[in-house]
Formats: sequence, structure tokens, C-alpha cells
Amino acid sequence: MIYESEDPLELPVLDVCEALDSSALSSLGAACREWGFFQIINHGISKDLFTKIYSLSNSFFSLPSESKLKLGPSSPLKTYTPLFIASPFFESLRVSGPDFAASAKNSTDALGHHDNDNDNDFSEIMQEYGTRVTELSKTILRLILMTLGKELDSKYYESEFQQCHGYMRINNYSSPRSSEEEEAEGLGMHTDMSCVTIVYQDEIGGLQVRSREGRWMSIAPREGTLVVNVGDMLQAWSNDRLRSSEHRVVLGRRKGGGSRFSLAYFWCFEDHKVVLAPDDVVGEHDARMYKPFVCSDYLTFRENTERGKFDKVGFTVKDFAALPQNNIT
Ligand SMILES: O=C(O)CCC(=O)C(=O)O
Ligand SMILES: [Fe+2]
Repeated sequence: MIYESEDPLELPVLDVCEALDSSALSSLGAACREWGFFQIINHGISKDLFTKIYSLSNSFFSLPSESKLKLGPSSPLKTYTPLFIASPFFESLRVSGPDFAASAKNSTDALGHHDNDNDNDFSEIMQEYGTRVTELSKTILRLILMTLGKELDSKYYESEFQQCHGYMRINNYSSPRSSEEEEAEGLGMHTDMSCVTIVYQDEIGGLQVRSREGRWMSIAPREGTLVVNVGDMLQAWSNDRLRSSEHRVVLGRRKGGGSRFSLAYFWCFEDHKVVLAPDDVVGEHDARMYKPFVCSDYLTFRENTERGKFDKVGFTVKDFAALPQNNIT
């Protein structure tokens, strides 16, 4: 039973509307070091907004595959990842910022089956969600920077993270059928390439994070709560003081039958950014873990590596840019 996980992991729940006191800040710091995952509430994104995205996305995922493939890997847009690429159960649609409405419209236009009302609603709702989750990413990044040291947020937020950009992946996981296994990987083990990722998962569950010792822990869905995780770019920028953990999605046949829905927002450094941990983030006594690298070179490395393809791990930022003496995983 390789998919079995330990008891659900208790991750700190951060109220993003409140100023963090020192104990909240220290539990956030501990979670980012140890797991690279935590949860947030009071994020200002209503259940109603998720419900609308869910229903509009469902109309897209219910289309015949010939239609969806108009946005697939061999199309000019490449916003749709069909089933059987990441896994037999996973398909997704990408909507990119900062003009989320235009990106969503490009996709619906390319489908060419004009349902104007639905298409406009989809663009509007993606713009609203994208704008909110982008603001949220900025707030969260500042909080994470605060855990690295006094005043590091004001020192580095503007200078290092000002050009960050984001994109969304709307994920649809179909359930393994009775002729198939009881449980299956919906999305294989991977690390995210972002600075931070913000995930909404529906009530079905299945998201798991891997401990340093290799144990899989479940992150149970909680109403009103979003999951945040640190990605590879921030792990490298923080010289490993923040952890980009391996995670995956496991689908259980008995866990409700229908498909699982999630929305992942990836907040990333700009492509041409050179990632290099500042001296005061590395600290006087610690060794530098990574050589400087250009973001887009890392993205290309991941895309072009068979094992790293479509976020299936194997290769992470350590394989790409760790200095030789530190290249031990
Ligand atoms: O579906 C989920 O809960 C997580 C998805 C994920 O890890 C990703 O899209 O990178
Ligand atoms: Fe992920």
C-alpha cells in the first residue's frame, strides 16, 4: 500500500487579516522550515467564488476531448494538459496573469464554440480570483520573509520580489474506476517551481506532503482554508532556510467517487531574474547552497528533463543549481 499516509498533519493556520504576534510568527517560521506548508484563513476569497469557478471549469472539462485538445500540447496556446500526461486521472487548464481575463478568453476563443455568456463569466471570475490571489501572495511573501529575520521583509520585498508574476492551474482529477486500483496517484511526487503556491482543494482531499524522512502526511481539506506552500525558487533564494517539499495527490476510489477539483496559483520570479540568496539571508556561519541561476534556465531544465516533466519529480532545484559540496539530498 504505497499510497498510505500517516495521520493528517497539523499545519499552523494563519489568519492573514491579523498582524502576526511573535508566537504566530515563530510557528509560521517553523512550518516553513520543516514542511514548507501551512494554511491560511480570512483570505477574503469567498466560497461563492470557488463554487462559480468550479461550475464554469466543469463545463470546460466536460467537453469532448477533441475540443479540449484545441488548447492541448500541440496547439499554439498549450493551456490544456490532457489526461495521461501527468497521470491517467489528471487534466488541467492554465490561466496566466496579470491579465487573467485575457488569458481565459484566449482559451475559450480557441475552443471556437462561442457561448458568450459563459465565456464572459469565466473571464470575469478568473480575473477576480487572479487579482485576489495575487494580492494574497504578496501578503504571504512578506510574512514568510519576516520569519527569516527582523526587517528582512522591508529590505527585500521591494528589491527582490517586485517583478513576480503568477499563473493559475485549474486541476480536474477523475476518480479511479472499479476496474482499476483502489488508490492511485492523481499527481505524482513533485516540488513546485514557484516562490509560493496557494492551493484551494475541494472537500475530497488527497493532497499529501513528504516529510524529510520520506513519510507521506495528508493535508486534510478544511472549509474556508487555503493551503500555501514554498516552491523551489524561494527555497534557493533563502539558501534552504525555507523548504520546498515534495508533495503529490492520491485519489481513493472510495473517497466520494466524483472528480476532485483544485485550483493552484503559482507566484514566481520573473523569467530573467538571477536567483541568488543575499548574504544576510545566508548568514555568516552557513555555507552557500546554490550557485546563482537564471529562473528561466531552471524552468527549461525541468521542462526538458524526462524525469522532471510535468512536475513529476526526480529533479529539483538542488539537481540544477546546488553547489557541488552541497549536492546531497
Ligand atoms: O491538487 C492539489 O491539491 C495540488 C496540486 C499541485 O500540487 C500542483 O498543481 O502543483
Ligand atoms: Fe504542486
